[in-house]
Amino acid sequence: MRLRNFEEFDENRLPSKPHYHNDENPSHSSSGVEMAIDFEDRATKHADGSQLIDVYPNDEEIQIKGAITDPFAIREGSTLSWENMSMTVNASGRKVLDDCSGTVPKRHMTALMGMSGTGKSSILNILSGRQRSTRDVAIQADVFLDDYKLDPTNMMVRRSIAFVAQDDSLLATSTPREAIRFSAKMRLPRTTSSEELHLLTDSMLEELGLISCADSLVGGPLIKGISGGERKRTSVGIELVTMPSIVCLDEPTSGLDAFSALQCCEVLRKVANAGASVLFTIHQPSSEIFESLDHLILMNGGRVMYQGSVKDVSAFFSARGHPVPKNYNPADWLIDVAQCVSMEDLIEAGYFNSEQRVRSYRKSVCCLKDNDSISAGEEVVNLFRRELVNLKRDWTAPFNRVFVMGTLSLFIGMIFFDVGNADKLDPFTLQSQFGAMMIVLITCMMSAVQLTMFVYPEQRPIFLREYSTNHYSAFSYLMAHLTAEAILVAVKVFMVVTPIYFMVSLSGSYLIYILLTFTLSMAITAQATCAACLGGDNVKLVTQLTPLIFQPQLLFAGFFLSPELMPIWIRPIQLVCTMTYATRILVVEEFHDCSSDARENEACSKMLESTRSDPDDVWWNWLVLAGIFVFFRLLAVFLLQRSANKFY
Ligand SMILES: Nc1ncnc2c1ncn2[C@@H]1O[C@H](COP(=O)(O)OP(=O)(O)OP(=O)(O)O)[C@@H](O)[C@H]1O
Repeated sequence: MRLRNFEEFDENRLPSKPHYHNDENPSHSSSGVEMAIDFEDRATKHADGSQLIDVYPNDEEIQIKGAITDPFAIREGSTLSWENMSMTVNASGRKVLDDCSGTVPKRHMTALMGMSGTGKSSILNILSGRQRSTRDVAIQADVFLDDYKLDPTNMMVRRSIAFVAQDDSLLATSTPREAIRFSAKMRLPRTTSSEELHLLTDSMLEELGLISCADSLVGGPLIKGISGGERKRTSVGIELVTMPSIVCLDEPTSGLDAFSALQCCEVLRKVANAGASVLFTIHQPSSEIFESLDHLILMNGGRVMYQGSVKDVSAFFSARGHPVPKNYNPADWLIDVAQCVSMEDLIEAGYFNSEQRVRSYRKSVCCLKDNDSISAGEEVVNLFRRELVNLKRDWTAPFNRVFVMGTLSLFIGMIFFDVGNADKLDPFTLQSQFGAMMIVLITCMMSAVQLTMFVYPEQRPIFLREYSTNHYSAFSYLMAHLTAEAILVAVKVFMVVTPIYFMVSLSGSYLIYILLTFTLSMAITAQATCAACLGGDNVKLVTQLTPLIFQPQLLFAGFFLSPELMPIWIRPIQLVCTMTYATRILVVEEFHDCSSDARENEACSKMLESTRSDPDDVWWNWLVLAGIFVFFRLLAVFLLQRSANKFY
């Protein structure tokens, strides 16, 4: 199957000649005619009959020999279409979408219009794999890319379709320039140079009218930032900068003034002219925007009332007794007719007659080949850098936490002042020293849990958007967070341990104290990360889960009850209680051979016995702590990936 069907291509509509540096091939014209790709040649056949198609043109095909600096460079598009699309709300049996079909031709701007609640966003979500059958809704749809059937919920397919959601999920501490550049850096081929990224970003910012706010913070509920319209355009830029072949946008012009909306549509026009298929939902477009569209799908009551060229829509409505009045915005008129005329009358008048084509298609496409993007290591580095910038710009919360911890540990140090030097033959003194040690562990543990539990739910919308649009893997995301977390935990551990250690006059090695509290904190944050991943973006649920992580650590550490007295079936829980292992290491460090005096030594040995701390098991305890850290970190990657694939 050769996709050389460029007859309808109108060269005059190209905004400008695509920018190919060092283009040595004169036959590769701006029309893109030489770019036809033989998909059949590129299909890799699998044993189960499915095929893998590389929709990304390779260098040879698109003849880009030098820099990629134009976000509107010609690309090979594909026609996206769907048939038999239905969506039913299980509880009520209501059909949100009723056997719809539609086409988004390549090199066309297609608008999905209709009244509120007619299923426009549902169509976009189904096409981009963000909506699938759940307990609440049953979905059926046959989706095609050219003549190949595909499963839009497949992660690789989802990542090949650029999707701009209605809600902007942007990092509050980034600037539009950083957000767009980050997207380009993470998703464009790894060979893209820094200079090219810079030029591409600048060009995107300029096209979207974002130059004046390019270096202002995006902002959020707690940080003052750019306007809603600028945020919207930033979201659009983040997707378009990667030069996608299929673009779906949910209300990209909502919240924009007339000029910005037109500017946004002009950018989409350029993307379509470059070869992409562009589909977006829109409410009440101005007549100028409406006339700039190529293709229209008008929804009414979950059905397709009109589908076809925008040029033909007036004639279509006239022929059915609803001519567009003079000096009336046709877009408003279509909605008025859909809203004011009863469904029966519309059906009788001959609307809803979109032809259902019974197509023959090739074996289902299992997935699309991934782009040659950056390595996992580079992903981690880029994400980590962004984390650092985020920390630097939003430093008050971590600073406050560190400050509070420092003050608290000074306070604890004053209460337990010099207890370590007191008479060890006095059981109360020994108990107080043990208490001071436990307070160090508990304080570090608490602050580490606090640090982690709320970061993930807060950032989850951003993670989901970036993960589902192929910015990085769940592993890279967690690794970058882990690195940033390790730095913050190290600072906190230092702030907590140092005053208490010296003020209480503890006798174990200072380095062991630091290392142990750090390891304990990192192990507990691994468990907290799992809980946060389970809780998703539900901050309330995550808050409620916190005691579940924290309390068992204290209960099973043996302070209140000896493990031997617990019911046998509950004892295995202590195996994953980090506090147990840390306590044993610390007790050995502090009380083993605690004095040259035999009687004092005996008193200390009793402490070792009562806490089941054996000097021979110290390395084993360290190993278990490290094992818990690794196990729960890997579990978190699995949970995060699973929930991201499932829910977005
Ligand atoms: N997961 C779901 N469960 C139950 N009902 C749903 C679900 N998703 C969508 N709906 C219902 O389907 C209908 C269509 O919703 P959709 O968001 O697609 O409409 P829309 O045309 O995009 O509306 P708007 O223009 O206001 O955004 C709504 O009545 C909505 O309540």
